[in-house]
Parts: sequence; C-alpha cells; structure tokens
Amino acid sequence: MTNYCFLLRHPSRYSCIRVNTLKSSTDAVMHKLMDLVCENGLSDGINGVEIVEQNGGDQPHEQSSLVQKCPYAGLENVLFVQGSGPHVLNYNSQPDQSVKEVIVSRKCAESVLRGAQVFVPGVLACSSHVEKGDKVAVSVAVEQPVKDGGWAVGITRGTVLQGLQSDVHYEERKGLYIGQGTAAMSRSGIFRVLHGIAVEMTERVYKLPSFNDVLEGEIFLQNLPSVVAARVLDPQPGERILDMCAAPGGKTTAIGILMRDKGEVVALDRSHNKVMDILKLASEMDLNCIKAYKLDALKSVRKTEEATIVEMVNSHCEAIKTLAEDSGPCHVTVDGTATNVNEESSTTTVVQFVDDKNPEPKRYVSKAELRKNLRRMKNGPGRNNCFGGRVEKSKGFFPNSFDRVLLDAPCSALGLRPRLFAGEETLESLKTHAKYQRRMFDQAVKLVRPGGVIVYST
Ligand SMILES: C[S@@+](CC[C@H](N)C(=O)[O-])C[C@H]1O[C@@H](n2cnc3c(N)ncnc32)[C@H](O)[C@@H]1O
Repeated sequence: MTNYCFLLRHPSRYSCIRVNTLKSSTDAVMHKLMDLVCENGLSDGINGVEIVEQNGGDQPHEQSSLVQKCPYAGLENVLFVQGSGPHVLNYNSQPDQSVKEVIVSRKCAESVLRGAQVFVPGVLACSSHVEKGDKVAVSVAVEQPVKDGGWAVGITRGTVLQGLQSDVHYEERKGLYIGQGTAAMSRSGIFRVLHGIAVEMTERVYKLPSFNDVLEGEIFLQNLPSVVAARVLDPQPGERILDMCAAPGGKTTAIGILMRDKGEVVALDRSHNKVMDILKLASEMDLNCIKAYKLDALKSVRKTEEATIVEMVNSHCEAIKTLAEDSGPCHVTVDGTATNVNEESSTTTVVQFVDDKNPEPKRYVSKAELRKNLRRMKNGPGRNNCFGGRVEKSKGFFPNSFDRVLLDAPCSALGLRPRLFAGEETLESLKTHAKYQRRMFDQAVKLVRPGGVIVYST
C-alpha cells in the first residue's frame, strides 16, 4: 500500500514553471531552461523517464527530455523540468575524520529539496571549525513530540555539533540528510550575518534545478493547481478582479498576464511585508495592472452608506485635481473649500464644494483625507507605488465592485511537497479553520457583481 505521508516527504519529480508570456515565449524559455539544466549537469542520474516533447515544437534537443511542455489545452505557458532522486551519497569520504555538518530548519530543507541553496537564516546548528570552502553534510531538524503534547525542534540556533555518535543530535538526524555542499562562509560568519548563502549544495539526495535569480520576470515557479486556479477564474482584459489572499502574488500575476495587463487586479494581503512581495513580483514581471493593498480580507467589504460620502469626496478631489492641474498646487480647508495657490504668481483661487441636494457646504472630508489627497496631487502617485518600504492600506471595497474574485484562503498546505512535518490537526482546529474560510467566502460573495465569478481555491 502506498504510504501517503511517505510520499509527501519527497519532493515532486518535476518543477512546474509558468512563463510570463508578456515578456517571453514558452519556446524561448524552454530553450533557455534546457541550457541551464545542461550547465548544471542535472541530466545525471535520471533514469527510466519516458520523454515526449508535446505540442510539436522543435526536434527534441539532447536535453529536451528534461524540460517538457504541459500537454493540456489552456496551459501552453507551463513547462515541467524533470528532477531525479533519491540518490545515495557518501558523506564520509575520509573515514578517519569526523564529517563536518550543518543542520537546517525544516522550511529550509524543504526548499533545498526543491533545488534551493542553504541560506543563512535556515541554519540551526553547525560543527565547530567549519571554514569557508569546507565540505559539509546537510541534514534537517524535524519537529519532535514534546512532553506537554506539542511539537518542537529542540535545537537552539548556533548549537555546536560534535559529529560524534555521542552527540545529542546524532540520532535525530539519522536518515534526515538531504545532501552535502561547500560552506560559503565560516561557522562564525553563518551565525553573525543576517542573509546570504551559507552552503552551496554540490550533491543532493534529490536533484531539481535551482531557479533562484534565473530568468527573473520571465518565469515563475508555481504548482500546477495554482496555475489552473487562475485559468479557471478566466479573467478577461479590461475587467476588475479581486485576489483576496494574494501574497506572494503567484496567482495575482498569473491573472494579470491572462488579462494581458489590461484592467485592474486588486491584490490583498494582511501582512505588510507580503504586500511588498506582491509589488516586487508585479514589478519584476512588468505588470502595471496590479494594485496591492494591506487589508484583512475579513474586513474587505465596506458599508454601503459610506458609498455616498466617498462618491462626494471623490468628486471633490476630482475638482481639486482639475484645479491643481490647471493652476498648480492648492490647499484645502475642512469646511469644503479648496484654495488654489499658485506659488510663482501668488494668485489664489477659492473653490467651494456644494452638494446638489443640499446647498450648504458639508464637513464630509476629514483633514487627514484631504492632506493625503493633496500630497498625492503634489508628489505624484506617492512612495506607495514604488518600493520604498511603504504599502498602501485599503479601507475595503463596496459590494458588487468586482467582475471576478479569487479566494485563495489560507489552508493546511497539505498539498505542498515536500512536507517534512505535518502537525496533527484536531477536529476543533479544523472547525475553526472552516469557519474562518466561510467568513472570507461570505465577503467574496458580497464583493462580486451579480453574474460575476468566484473561484475558491484551497
Ligand atoms: C496560501 S497563501 C496565498 C498564495 C497566493 N494566492 C499565491 O498564489 O501566491 C495565503 C496568504 O493569505 C494571507 N492571509 C491569511 N489570512 C488573511 C486575511 N485574513 N486577510 C488577508 N490575507 C490573509 C497570508 O498572509 C498568505 O500570504
């Protein structure tokens, strides 16, 4: 019988790559990837894989067996890069010497198994006397059950490994080696600096090419179901789409590309740094249709009564903008008057906003709102639209604001491979999770226009 948990611990046998067809073509990327795979010697050790180049294309290249086009209609922008493993490695080439070692966190190991190098933040422990250039065996620390019923890794960052059987961590890492590599810095460097490559992997138990810094903006490493989710949403150029839990922006950018960068994709995430990630990815992919905001998706629906007020503020701002464009910078007072100051000529114009149904000037516009709008007018779109570290917060959206909504609610991530550890879910935690997802779905239902589409991906 197939052991499902055992399979989850192994990486997928291929990497799935989505091509940014606004910047390149699938064929061009395919050839670049073949060269990369060739350079990295990834063809070694891949046995028994039946290869067919799908959808026609060029005659099979020597390395074409390792890079294949996705055979399914509608997914012509998807390529698969074949991996291999498990390979048996010899960690102890000099039997009289103890092996120098590095233990990495589970998340780091999962990335390494998918082709990444070992980066500094992922290192938990290291043998003493490791110097730059030393060969080190890399193993993973997986959560272990603890007395109070929870799970813990049990290794403090910076631990010195003795490399002996008497070492307290010896038993723990038996069978959990993921390869070996060359230390890119000394032990002290690894625990002193904040980022950078700690170990360059040279031999891996599972070989998959690393796509770090490769064809940036032209490709995105994405699991096939995620590519399919964006495809099923079927976004059309010119539409307004909402992606409710969007970071790092894999599906958001897939949607933007399907829309050929025409229209608007509103991407939400509750984490500031993750919104930055979305903006960075959109910029790398040259997508202008993506607007990313920090917002808790559970609060993404704005009350309809606010709509009238906002409409009024918007029309006021529009009037101010016209004024500013015509005559230069202006100041606005809270009683609804805008004073246009032409700094060069020192002329002043005063505009009074009047509600058609109520001729009395209203104090609808808050000082902060007006100051913000004025700053935007004077300084352009503002720092939020570049990567200065600030992200725009959203107050939410009015009902029926979007043609289509993608809800990629946070999930158990059980479908992600490799998964070296899966804590046990209790019935109670599953129920809480389901309730959370349901509340998000209710927001999605309100935000989509009548006849619009919601794709709920989990
Ligand atoms: C599964 S990931 C989304 C992956 C993304 N759709 C993609 O394809 O790249 C879930 C994301 O939802 C975000 N998230 C979780 N709860 C949220 C909430 N209440 N509001 C907004 N974002 C939330 C997390 O910060 C995380 O970035």
